[in-house]
Amino acid sequence: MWDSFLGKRLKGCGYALKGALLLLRNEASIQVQAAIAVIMTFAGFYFEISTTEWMFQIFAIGLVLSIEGLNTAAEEIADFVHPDFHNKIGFIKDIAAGAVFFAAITAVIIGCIIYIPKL
Ligand SMILES: Nc1ncnc2c1ncn2[C@@H]1O[C@H](COP(=O)(O)OP(=O)(O)OP(=O)(O)O)[C@@H](O)[C@H]1O
Repeated sequence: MWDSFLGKRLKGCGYALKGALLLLRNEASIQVQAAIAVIMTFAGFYFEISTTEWMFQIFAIGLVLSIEGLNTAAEEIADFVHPDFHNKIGFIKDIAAGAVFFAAITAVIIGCIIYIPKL
């Protein structure tokens, strides 16, 4: 029983990893966010930010990448169920993008709080 339970969970992790790689390989918005994450990681080492600052920075990076990934999923579903122009599809895509906006603003504010005093 445990074998099949653990096997299923491991398989699930495999699909999730595959999804993360698909996002990184195919989605321009995720690639841009990932590039910013790499730059911010170098900045973190350069400015020798504290453990707490690292935690907030890593949390902000994870938040933006996660919401951006969900936004991509929402766009894909919208295009799949209704490939033609429709006001409702536009609304769905706009609010999904709005969710990314909230995450991005949060990350920018965290970045400003960490780095502005160090400049
Ligand atoms: N099928 C549609 N019906 C109505 N409005 C749409 C539709 N597709 C896109 N839009 C509008 O255009 C905006 C941008 O859509 P979308 O993100 O799919 O385009 P894109 O610029 O090609 O994005 P990406 O480059 O991330 O694929 C949406 O937020 C929405 O306002």
